[in-house]
Amino acid sequence: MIELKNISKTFQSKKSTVEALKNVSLNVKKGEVFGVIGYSGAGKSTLIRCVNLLESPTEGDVLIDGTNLTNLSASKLRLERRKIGMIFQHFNLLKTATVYDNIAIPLKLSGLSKAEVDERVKKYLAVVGLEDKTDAFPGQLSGGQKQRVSIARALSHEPEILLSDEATSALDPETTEAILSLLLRINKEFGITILLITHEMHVIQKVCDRVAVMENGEVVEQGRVIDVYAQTAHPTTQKFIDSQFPIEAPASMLKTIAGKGPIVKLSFVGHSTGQPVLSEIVKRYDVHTNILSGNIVQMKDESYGRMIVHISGETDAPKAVQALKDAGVQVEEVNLHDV
Ligand SMILES: Nc1ncnc2c1ncn2[C@@H]1O[C@H](COP(=O)(O)OP(=O)(O)OP(=O)(O)O)[C@@H](O)[C@H]1O
Repeated sequence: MIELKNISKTFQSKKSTVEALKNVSLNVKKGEVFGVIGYSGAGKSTLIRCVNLLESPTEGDVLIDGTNLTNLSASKLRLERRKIGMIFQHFNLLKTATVYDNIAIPLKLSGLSKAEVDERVKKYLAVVGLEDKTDAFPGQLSGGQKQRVSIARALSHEPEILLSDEATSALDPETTEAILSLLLRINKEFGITILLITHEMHVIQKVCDRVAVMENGEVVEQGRVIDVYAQTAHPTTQKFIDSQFPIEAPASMLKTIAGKGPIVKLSFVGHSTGQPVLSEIVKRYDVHTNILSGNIVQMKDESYGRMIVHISGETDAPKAVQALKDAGVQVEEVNLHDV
């Protein structure tokens, strides 16, 4: 659906040259939610803006449904762009226009009749749950409501693709959840392919099927979200994932366990894997387990959990650790000072 082939983008000024994208290739499939994550300056915005050619790549091709946008005339590009909607961190609404007009004006400009415009505005305001705000001005809305208007405006052109440029970054956690749920619903109900950029792993975890991690203009890792969690290859990805698993063992507890058996980090996929294997080793071996910290994150179709566990029991502890490994749990020994 979206194919980026060997995209490079260089910004040239009198004083400097910035290579914002270096030979980036991505392939987003029809109907999926694909996330690009990276720290500030990684090149995410430049990348997403290349998809609808708001930014022209210096090198490489952008194919939408097989059509190469980089070769098109201005008029053909305008037509192709209708397949692509976009939402932004700061909503980009017209402050002096009502909610109705914010959606209606671009529709009128695209040549729709008054009746068609009216039908679409009402339909998509209902989809985002804002039928009662038709006559409000953006200044009278909360951040979440503004983003809903911006989503309705994007949907009203009935695109096949929705690009989301940090759409939840300016929102509080609760509103973020609501907007992410709305994006998931749109993806399912309308079959719209979503490409989003974010600097929050939580956003990737909650809504994306696949993820690409960017650093210094390059994609350093990509794959199915659950696979990237379970077998992280790049340190930057690791940092993003670690941010969801803070280790919070109290110092007083750490003092009492020092030198009394291994401390292990267990990583597991699926709800049921962690706790049962721990009770199993306690039953089979002469060991005690003490969970120092743990967290489970729920993804679209799977869950991934991590626990830091102290295993005490002089002779049997190594056997218990081996049994965990044999049960398919990823086990990594950690040092006390890392906990
Ligand atoms: N129009 C521009 N002119 C010059 N340099 C630019 C321009 N746009 C982006 N850059 C540079 O390209 C690099 C990538 O920027 P980009 O905005 O794509 O990163 P980002 O990952 O989206 O960061 P952020 O999360 O802070 O928005 C940065 O070094 C940035 O300064």
